[in-house]
This record gives sequence, structure tokens and C-alpha cells, in this order.
Amino acid sequence: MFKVKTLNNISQEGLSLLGGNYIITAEDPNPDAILLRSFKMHDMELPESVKIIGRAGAGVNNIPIEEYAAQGVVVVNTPGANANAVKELVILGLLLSSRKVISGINWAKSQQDNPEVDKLIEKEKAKFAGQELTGKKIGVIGLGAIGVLVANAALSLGMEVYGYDPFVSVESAWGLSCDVKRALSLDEIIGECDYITLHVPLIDQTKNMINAERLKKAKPGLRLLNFARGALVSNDNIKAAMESGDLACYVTDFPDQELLQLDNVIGIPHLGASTAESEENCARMAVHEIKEYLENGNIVNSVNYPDCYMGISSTPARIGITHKNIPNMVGQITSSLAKDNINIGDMLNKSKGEFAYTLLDVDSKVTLDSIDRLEKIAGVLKVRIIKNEN
Ligand SMILES: NC(=O)C1=CN([C@@H]2O[C@H](COP(=O)(O)OP(=O)(O)OC[C@H]3O[C@@H](n4cnc5c(N)ncnc54)[C@H](O)[C@@H]3O)[C@@H](O)[C@H]2O)C=CC1
Ligand SMILES: O=C(O)CCC(=O)C(=O)O
Repeated sequence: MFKVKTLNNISQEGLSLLGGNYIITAEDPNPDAILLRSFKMHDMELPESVKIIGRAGAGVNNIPIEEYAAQGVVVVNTPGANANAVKELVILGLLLSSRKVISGINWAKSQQDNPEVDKLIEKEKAKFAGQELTGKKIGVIGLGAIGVLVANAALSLGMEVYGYDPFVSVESAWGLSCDVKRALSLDEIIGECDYITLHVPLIDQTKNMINAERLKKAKPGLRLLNFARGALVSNDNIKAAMESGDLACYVTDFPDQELLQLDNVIGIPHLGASTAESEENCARMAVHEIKEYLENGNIVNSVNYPDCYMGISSTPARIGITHKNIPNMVGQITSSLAKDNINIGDMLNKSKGEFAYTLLDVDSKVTLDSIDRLEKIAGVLKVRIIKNEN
């Protein structure tokens, strides 16, 4: 029996895939896995029992992934599972930033007690005129799961689309329309674009990427959309660019009190991924990844360990070891097992940055003494018996 602790509300359709061998808990102090959405884990003490953390979503800036890697804990996310939901909200953001629909609707609602409102409409509507998207230039920053969908959708709206992503993956490149123009830097396009939309992760290199200097170069009347993370842009810079008239509108999925006080900010309460479909997709994928790790030791879609897949074990025992990516680890692990007369039937060793994972199928039952000896190897972080039969 495995225990999965949830730190946010997770789609029931996804959770139901865990099956009868799992207890879902919001309270247990010693779970095997943690499943969450945007809960901030940075100040949380992680129980020693936790082997895997499943982020039902894309961004992992709410999880100290390096710290957990150093404790031998695997963190996985659900790439692409909520991308369509975000894309659709970005299209809405483009429209809301272009047409004064929110002010218009608010004005109409304010007239609900006025029996003559229908006579006022034709006169008042002049205040709410906007601009069209067709023919305008848009810069899509970050061409991952979301950016690619946004870029392609913007083309189908008749926009001229520039894409910027120095680390674009082969998979994303295959999905991107060849009509998207390649930008070699953000600075190259910020002065040209009527719209900029951000789809990068929040990491040290992207924090405050839309800075004061860049906003000064922006085309006057720029509309900036941020459905990625608040800290990619600073409030002070937004304020200054609005005061100078360079920035006409800031649509953000991450508003705070200061931003909400500005007239030309459209603040959405982090609804990018909030659709039934996206919540279910994310939960299903995260549950699948957690089950693969707990039941088979396979790592799928990890952000702090290498992916590693050996299917279902057909030998008597399987052992999974998270360890540092340093010389002679495989040698020490295999010699330790050999000393205990345990033959290795199959094995996989993969590394990612400072960390590595070794998955071993062995031809006989392993004893706790053997596991103890593996745990004592310097650089080994966690050793797990995934299967152990006679
Ligand atoms: N508002 C919401 O509810 C949601 C927000 N997000 C946010 O959107 C971000 C992107 O999500 P996905 O597209 O699914 O992630 P992804 O990992 O598929 O794509 C991110 C892309 O950004 C690129 N990138 C990284 N550093 C860059 C840089 N300095 N300049 C330009 N490009 C850079 C990467 O190469 C990658 O192609 C997430 O990290 C998350 O913060 C994601 C899902 C929902
Ligand atoms: O609503 C959520 O779960 C957050 C989605 C999100 O921001 C992400 O996946 O990065």
C-alpha cells in the first residue's frame, strides 16, 4: 500500500487512476509521494518517507527541485498537459487588451436600472473602440508547449508572428509553423512588436527579463501578456512604462495589489490552467508518473533526475538508487552486489547534471544487509527495493 499526500485540490478523475493500492491523504505525516499544483513547498519540511513529488502542471518554481534532488527525491511535472488551456486564455488576453470589452461590459451593467439604456448605447460606444489583431506583430517569448500553440494560433488570427527561444527543443521546432519568423534576441523584436507574450519558466536567467531598459525600447502602445510567472516583469517597470505611454496594457495571470491599482492592467487570478480538461490531463499524467516510480522505479518527465525506463521487472528483485553523478558509482554499486553474490540481470544508469539514477534488476532476493551496504556508499542518496521475491 502506498500513501499519496495532496497539497492542492487535484482532479478526482486523475486521482481515481491511483487504484486500490493507494491511500490518498491530505494529512499523513509520512507519505510515499506528494501531489500538488501551485502549493509553495520552499518553506515546507519534507518527510524522509517521500520518494517522489508530482507537480500536476508545468512550472516548478514553487518546488526546491535542487534541494530535493540532493535528498534523493525525484520531482516530475506534466509537460504540455495544460498548454491548450493556457493558449486559449492567451487568445482571450489578446482580445481583451485590444478591444475595450471589459470597460464596455462594466458600463452596460452600470446602466441596468436605466430604461433608456438602449438609446444611449450608440452614443456611448465611441468610448470603447479598440484595435484589431489581424496584421499586427506579436513576439512569442519561449517556444515550448504553450509558446508553440500560441504562435500557431496567432498566425491563424492573421498576425505576423516572431518567436524567440534560444533553447527551443526539436519537438517544439517540429510543432511550430514555418510561417513563424525566428528572432535571435528579445531586443531585436521588442521595438517592432505590437504584442509580446511570455511563455518561459521562472528561473534565475528569466527573472525580470522584461526590464526597464527593454521597455524603453518597446514600440509605443505595446500590449504585454504574462501568463508565465509574475517575477518575469517588475511592477515598477510596468508602472513607469505605462506612465510614459510606452505600454498600453499589461495582461497578467499573476496580479498583486499594486498592479490591480493601475488602470491599464488586466489582472486574471491565475486561471491559465483552470479548465476541467487541463486539470484532468495534468492529474492523469502526474498520477501515471508517480505510479511508474513507486511501482516500477521508472522515472518519467523528471525535472531534477534523468528519465529512466526499464518497463516492468521480470527478475525476482528490482532496486532503484538515486545518487550523485560522480566517478565510480556504478563500479561500487555492482561490486557491493557481487560481494553479496547477487547477479545483475539488467541495469540502467542515467545522469542529469549533478545527480544520477541507477535501476537494477537482480536474479535473487536481496537482503536488508545488502541494501544497508549500498546505502553506505559515499554519494548514494536513497536506495529503494522496488520488488523483492524469492
Ligand atoms: N498561467 C498558468 O496557469 C500557467 C503558467 N505556466 C507557465 O508557463 C511556463 C511555460 O510553460 P510550458 O510552455 O508548458 O513550458 P515548456 O518547458 O514546454 O517551455 C518553456 C520554453 O521556454 C524556453 N526558454 C527557457 N529559457 C528561455 C529564455 N531565457 N528565453 C527564451 N526562451 C526560454 C525553453 O527553451 C522552452 O522551450 C511554465 O514554466 C509556467 O511558469 C504554465 C502552465 C500554466
Ligand atoms: O493552476 C495550476 O495548477 C497552475 C498552473 C501553472 O501555473 C503551471 O502549470 O505552471
